[in-house]
Amino acid sequence: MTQERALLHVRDFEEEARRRLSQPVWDYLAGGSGDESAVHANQAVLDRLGLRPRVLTGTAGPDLGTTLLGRPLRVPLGVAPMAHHRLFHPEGEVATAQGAGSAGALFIASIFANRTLQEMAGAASGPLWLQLYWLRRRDQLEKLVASAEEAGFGALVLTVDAPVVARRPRDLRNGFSVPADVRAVNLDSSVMATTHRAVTGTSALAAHSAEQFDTSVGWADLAWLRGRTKLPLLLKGVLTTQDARLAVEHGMDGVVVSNHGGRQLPGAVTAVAALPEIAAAVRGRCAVLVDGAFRHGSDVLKALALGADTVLIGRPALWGLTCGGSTGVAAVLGLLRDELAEAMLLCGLPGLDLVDRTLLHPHDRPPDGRPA
Ligand SMILES: Cc1cc2nc3c(=O)[nH]c(=O)nc-3n(C[C@H](O)[C@H](O)[C@H](O)COP(=O)(O)O)c2cc1C
Ligand SMILES: CCCCC(=O)C(=O)O
Repeated sequence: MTQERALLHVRDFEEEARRRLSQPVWDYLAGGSGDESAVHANQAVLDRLGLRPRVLTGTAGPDLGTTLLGRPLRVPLGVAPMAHHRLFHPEGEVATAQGAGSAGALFIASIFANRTLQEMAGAASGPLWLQLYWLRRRDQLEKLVASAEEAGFGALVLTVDAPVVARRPRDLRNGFSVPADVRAVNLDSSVMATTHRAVTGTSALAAHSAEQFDTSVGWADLAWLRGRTKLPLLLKGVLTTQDARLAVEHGMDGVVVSNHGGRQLPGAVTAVAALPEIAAAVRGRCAVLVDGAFRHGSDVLKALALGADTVLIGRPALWGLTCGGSTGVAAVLGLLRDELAEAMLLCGLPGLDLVDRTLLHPHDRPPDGRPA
């Protein structure tokens, strides 16, 4: 990583990445849907939560080790699924997989990854999962599921908050499309052609989703997926207790509580506001992951206190990738890990098993995730 000043906070990587990326790619990465109020609410809801430290607990260096779906994880952190990592670094998802692995974190590859499942599996030293959108072309899904299982992926994450890619004003203004050399290599090129078609005033990603995503899928269709794989299945984009319970009833092994980083439903409740009731509704019956605006280790600790098993990091992983490939990803995740360890020490907590709701003052919990 070559830069003029030390990158000491995750936000330093953001600034550096912004300098390095073209305006349309930066806008795609940073932007959200509508007026982007959900992007800001994600951050604001975390900022409003105050941690309550206990003192004189005689705690030494805390242990960050945990388990997720029965597998050990060195840190309760993962990289959220994000499309097209070659927009940010020529090595794409191979670098992200390496960086996540060296920090001890989970990596969830997107269905729209630019490196093959085998390349990512070869590069990953930690847990590696694959995210899916429900495409109209079920043959493609079927093939992907089989290949992921064969390549050694540990779980599949079906994203359910995007029957279509929402209107994102920055992408519309930029007429955003994916460059021809950035290819979602795990799918037929016929399925992806529209993502490369630039049309002024439209987003090629939105046009592509309208063409290729199957909006007719319902809960009953999950049996089709369940019947095709032995891998654990999770749903990403769950924001209500009703849907979390339905996920468990339909045999899902986990949920990712998420508003997609404020990129889908404008005005959506924040994941952090929805998390406590969802964790309570499914407690012990399936894994609970969360994402959205985690930018400091103390943010991560707040989500763990509200019932999350693991916290996923979105945009900051791509800031790290932009700044320094695998080293940059490892640096961002390493910072969050070290900050989390420090926050736990300062709260008098020796391990994650002692992290619970008492860490947060009840009055600090926002009623509905919107900033006051
Ligand atoms: C550039 C970008 C691409 C994304 N692509 C996907 C994707 O392919 N599949 C998916 O389920 N979510 C996708 N997401 C959403 C992330 O998984 C995650 O929910 C969100 O970014 C978390 O918020 P954060 O960026 O504030 O940490 C994407 C997000 C970004 C920023
Ligand atoms: C087709 C959707 C692209 C990835 C995505 O989910 C996002 O940009 O948020």
